[in-house]
Amino acid sequence: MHSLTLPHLTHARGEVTIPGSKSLSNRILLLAALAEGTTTVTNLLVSDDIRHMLTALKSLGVDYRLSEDGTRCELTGLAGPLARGQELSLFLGNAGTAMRPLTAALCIGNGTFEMTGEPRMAERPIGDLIDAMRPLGAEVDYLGEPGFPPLKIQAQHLSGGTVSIDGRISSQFLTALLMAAPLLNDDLTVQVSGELVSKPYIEITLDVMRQFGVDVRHDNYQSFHIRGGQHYVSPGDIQVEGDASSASYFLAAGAIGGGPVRVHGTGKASVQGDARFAEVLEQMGARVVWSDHWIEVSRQGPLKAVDVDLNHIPDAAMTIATTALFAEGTTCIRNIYNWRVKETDRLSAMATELRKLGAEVDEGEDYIAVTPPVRTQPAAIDTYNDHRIAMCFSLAAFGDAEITINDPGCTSKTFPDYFERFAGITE
Ligand SMILES: O=C(O)C1=C[C@@H](OP(=O)(O)O)[C@@H](O)[C@H](O)C1
Ligand SMILES: C=C(OP(=O)(O)O)C(=O)O
Repeated sequence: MHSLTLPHLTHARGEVTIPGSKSLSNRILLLAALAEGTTTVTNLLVSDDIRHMLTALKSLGVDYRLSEDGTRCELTGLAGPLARGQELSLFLGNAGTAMRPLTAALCIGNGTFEMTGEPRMAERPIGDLIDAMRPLGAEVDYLGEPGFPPLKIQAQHLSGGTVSIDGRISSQFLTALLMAAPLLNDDLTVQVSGELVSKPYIEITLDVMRQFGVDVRHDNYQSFHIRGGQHYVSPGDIQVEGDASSASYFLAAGAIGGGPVRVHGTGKASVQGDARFAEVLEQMGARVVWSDHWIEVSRQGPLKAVDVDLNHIPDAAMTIATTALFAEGTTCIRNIYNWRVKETDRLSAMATELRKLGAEVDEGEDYIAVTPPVRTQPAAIDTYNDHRIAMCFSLAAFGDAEITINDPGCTSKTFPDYFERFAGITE
């Protein structure tokens, strides 16, 4: 297995423009495919998760042209459901933003589809989405463990009505249902049971739907009402914001390594909840300057530990767990149970790898508390095929000892050239 030993870092300074958002890229591609008209998407993310969505859309008969560098895509929509009697097997890697939304989008048409992915995908739940769609007529069989992919969908349209969806495990289930709903013949009311996790991602969903001409009424994210018989209309041109989760590593580097580090592509005007990651750095004592489209972070004195509920930013929250290595005191990140059902069991993996560096870690069922060591120990960090573990542990190179990242190539899920970009602002 390839590994990367990082040089000992003392400073971070400079500017970086982050690649397009994964969450926006995959939502925009899906809605463009369902929409009437041709959409030109710019600043599209080029990474595994987007490739899986694009490949699936191509198999379904969606026509698009990609620029040579992959960041511009001109896609002509099918002006309605994607499933039109095909019999296909779709491989979606480990891309939650492809697996969940495509499953719902295919159920509203007709055809027979096998939805498969990498081995870890078979351990990532989807049962709450299927349970919500069954009363509408969805016929989905589990080919392995009940409640998990791979799936067999016998699509034969869905009816409208009122359904309940469990919001406690993943917001992507609600996102999936919302994006498919306007194409049903009848109205749909979706009631969310349990605390809705990762709420800001629903705002991203509603924002992209709005750009494709569909408004969704909701009552404080508890109940959503979508009119049936609508269709999406392409906005023509659409630019993808920079990925706010990817921004977190550079912003944290500014806080730890002096800065200033200015990250272009996300900011005050961003629709992505993860832009609020910088507020946590502010709470830790970093200096943050906000503009609409960039954020700049620098250090002003020592960083302090925080005790925070980061349910709203589960991806960027991982970056706080490694930033905690450089903060005085014990940092506690709470209400993050669903870390356990992402690319790996992230609570367990983070605890194991932070301990290798000498940190004292308390791993709870839905929280992690990190007390930094006096001096970090040399360590080879295992990454569990999880891009975010690889990226957030790059910050450990600001410690006292040599850090090796095993399988750094796993960042290809969302950020293929992460380590080159990180090297560009650190020394
Ligand atoms: O909707 C989205 O684009 C995402 C929602 C979040 O997942 P959960 O809702 O499962 O927490 C996040 O972790 C994921 O990376 C992207
Ligand atoms: C949880 C993540 O991905 P997915 O979209 O596969 O859920 C992530 O990118 O951190």
